[in-house]
Amino acid sequence: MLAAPAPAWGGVWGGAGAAPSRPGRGPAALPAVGSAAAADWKLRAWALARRAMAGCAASLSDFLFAYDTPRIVLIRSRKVGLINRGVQLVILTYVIGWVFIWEKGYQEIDSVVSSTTTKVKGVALTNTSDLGLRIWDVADCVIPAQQENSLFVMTNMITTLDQRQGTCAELPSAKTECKSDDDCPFSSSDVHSSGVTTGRCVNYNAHVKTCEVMAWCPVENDLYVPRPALLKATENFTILVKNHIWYPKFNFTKRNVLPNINTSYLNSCNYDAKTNPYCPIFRLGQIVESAGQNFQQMAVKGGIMGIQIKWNCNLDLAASHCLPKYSFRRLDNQDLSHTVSPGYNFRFAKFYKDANGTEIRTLIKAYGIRFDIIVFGKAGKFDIFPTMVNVGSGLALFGVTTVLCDIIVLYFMKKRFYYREKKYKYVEDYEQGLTEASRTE
Ligand SMILES: Nc1ncnc2c1ncn2[C@@H]1O[C@H](COP(=O)(O)OP(=O)(O)OP(=O)(O)O)[C@@H](O)[C@H]1O
Repeated sequence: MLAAPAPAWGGVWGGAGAAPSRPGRGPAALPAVGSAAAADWKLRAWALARRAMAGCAASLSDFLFAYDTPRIVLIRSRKVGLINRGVQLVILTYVIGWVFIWEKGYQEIDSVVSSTTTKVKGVALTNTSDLGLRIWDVADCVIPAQQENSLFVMTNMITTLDQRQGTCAELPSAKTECKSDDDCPFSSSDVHSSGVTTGRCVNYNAHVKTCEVMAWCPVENDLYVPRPALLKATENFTILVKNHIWYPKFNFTKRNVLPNINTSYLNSCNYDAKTNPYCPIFRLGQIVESAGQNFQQMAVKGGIMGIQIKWNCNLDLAASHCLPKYSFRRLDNQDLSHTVSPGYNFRFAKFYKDANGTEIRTLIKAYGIRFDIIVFGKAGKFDIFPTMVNVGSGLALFGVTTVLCDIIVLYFMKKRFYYREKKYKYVEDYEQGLTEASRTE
């Protein structure tokens, strides 16, 4: 190899291809063409290029002409042996216990498709100053009569009877109270108004005057919500939930009115988690109580309850083992520290005509409980493909044992250097090895 003469200025090479610099004196000027310094430059560049090429060639030859092969080292050590078997045991427990037994890794899984219908039964009696003695049956209390996966039962209400189109005093509030007509704008309204103002200030009662509105009169007064709830007897109403399920992958169908349930049982049973867990008839009070709530409190302002039906089925067993599991929870917010706008209510009206043909309506602000029926579940059945996939991944997982034990033995144990020496062996090519062996002899 060529020995490179020292640079004339004593500078430092910044590396192959880097321009030499003269510290403190700025960049070096290039030597004149044909001068001795220029020849020196050429020599140095040539030497560097040769050195780089030699490095590349060595790496390439290592890559092309060397081969590494795993070597099996049997370590006769109780400690290492126990670590190895311990890790294998953990992996075996995971694969058999969790993947195959608990998660049923040998099964194909399908999600439930479901349809639900409901029917409510019950009668309630009320006695109010407005309505007198009155009977409320399902046609009065369930609004609308049918919904998809949901039903609303009215538990409390504010009724405004015999409303007609006309003019009357608006409900008193900071905005609507007045002293004279000057306080009342003409033809104004907002989203909270009962109607459109006429510009007149009139008596709401003996003590209060409010702006007159053109509206359905008399306007509704919902400042006081009846307590206890008017329809508190709805606690004893019952719901029949008919739920049909289908697992499309397995073409498996079932319904929650189980094959062993007969008409007389259906007429008399009431769901109970312990004594009657498969009766599809639920008492409203019991649904609310099962969710840890108080029906009478909830009935005042309304709320939303969830009836959850879980169908988790192992279709490797007989169809009779595929059974619904019911649970209940309150779905609307029950944050006691934030009681703004609690419950659930809406308005509807019943229209009719009086003897003169004038349109009249009864406005009802209905408070009640909406029951949402939520059906979910999975079914599994043996299938060879998930079984093979899970067996394969379980076996692959055993490879982790070697990696883990190698890391422990080669990096963490006291005798790691000894084990490393035993594990790795560097071997020359056969002929070269022979030459070197004969040379050492
Ligand atoms: N909410 C409910 N509470 C108690 N029993 C109910 C309820 N809904 C239905 N049933 C009873 O369950 C059975 C099946 O009801 P289904 O609606 O299929 O038949 P139905 O003869 O039309 O019912 P019905 O005419 O009594 O309303 C009937 O005997 C019915 O009386």
